[in-house]
Amino acid sequence: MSNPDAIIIGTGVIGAAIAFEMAKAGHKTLSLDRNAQVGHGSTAGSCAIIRMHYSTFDGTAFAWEGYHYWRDWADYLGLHEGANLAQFKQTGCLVMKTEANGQLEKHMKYSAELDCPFEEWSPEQITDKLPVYTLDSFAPAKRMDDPEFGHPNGRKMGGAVFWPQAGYVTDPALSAQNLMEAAREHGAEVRTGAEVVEILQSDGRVSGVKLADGEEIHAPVVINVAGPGSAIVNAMAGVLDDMTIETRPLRQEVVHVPSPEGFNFEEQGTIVSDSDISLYVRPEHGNHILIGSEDPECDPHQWCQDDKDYNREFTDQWTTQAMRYAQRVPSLGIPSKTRGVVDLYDASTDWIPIYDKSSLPGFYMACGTSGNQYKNAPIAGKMMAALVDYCEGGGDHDAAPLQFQLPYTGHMIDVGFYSRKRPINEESSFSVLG
Ligand SMILES: NCCCC(=O)O
Repeated sequence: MSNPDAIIIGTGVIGAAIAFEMAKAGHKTLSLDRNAQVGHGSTAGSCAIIRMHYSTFDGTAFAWEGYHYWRDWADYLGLHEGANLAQFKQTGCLVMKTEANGQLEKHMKYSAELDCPFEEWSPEQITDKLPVYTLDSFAPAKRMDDPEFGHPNGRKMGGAVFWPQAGYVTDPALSAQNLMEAAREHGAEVRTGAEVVEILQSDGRVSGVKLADGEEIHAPVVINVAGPGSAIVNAMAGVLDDMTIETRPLRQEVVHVPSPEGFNFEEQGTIVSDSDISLYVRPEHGNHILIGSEDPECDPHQWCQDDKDYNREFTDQWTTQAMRYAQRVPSLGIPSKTRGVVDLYDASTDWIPIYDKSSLPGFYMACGTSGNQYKNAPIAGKMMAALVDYCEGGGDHDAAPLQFQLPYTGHMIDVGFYSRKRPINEESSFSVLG
């Protein structure tokens, strides 16, 4: 493509969704990715959880909207019959009521306001669904060298809330590839193995990018969707100065362990968010359980200097997470061979993403996704396409933020909620839960 209207840096699930939505709207997009295949950055390591409970009303509205695209995936993409599509598995999501999450009062209030279905469950209903669970409380989460680790605190879990529409996507990299294939049908182009090393500027606005091999590609719009590399790309563009929200690569380990004897978690399990032990889990293929961290205060954050050079081996983080889960499931067997994923989040200061323009005209960013935006990729793609049109059409998004109507639910989003210049949002969980 000699003259793209827009260059999109990154072909993860959000970058691919932006390409699809912009191409559908008539833009000539060129997507660039340094990896050899679409969706092979941090999207490939995503747990691909589609859930609705967020700590803010806007976060809940966005996630509830986001669910509908996964439910209607084939229709949304409009690809040919027989296309190999990622699958959405609707398992529901059970969230334990705890002191840490305020007994989920605000989460239920937000869901009720948005007509997002949920059910309050008693301890007996939890046990019916998950008979391998003990409902002893262990809070707060501890390190394994704490003498109290593994000892119940004398209290019992008081109940939970179940969001029945929640689930997960079986192959997140494939979902990004689906989006990019759909984008191509609308004329989008993609180049993999293409690493951006410079953001070009002329006459006070962005004018394109330079690749590692020296090639320059010109376009009036460039969008940074570089995932954990977002801060490096923002620095190349010189747009960090007016940002109150920072983005940084954060290393995370995700554990895969076999279901305990006599219980098929893959078939009978559900997603569980359990802030009593600071873990979330979901069914994983091969009758495994996937265990991720909800970032308790006792665990030091593993910030990385850049998104290429980090330890890809499992550490005691893996064992700590597995052992914390064994508190809840005493019959869990923990294999000596570690299995799972080591990858990076593009974590923002308040664990809420940035979907915004920048101080450099024509340069945009969809970043700081903090491990909790996979589910929102399609709606983020639509919103970013609308934002580009609004700003390129003369709208002053900083002074008069775009108001964007969510197509399925009809809710109106003030896109300024995702501003790079917002005050830190104190309503956030400051964890992967957003
Ligand atoms: N990336 C871990 C799970 C994120 C989420 O449930 O939103």
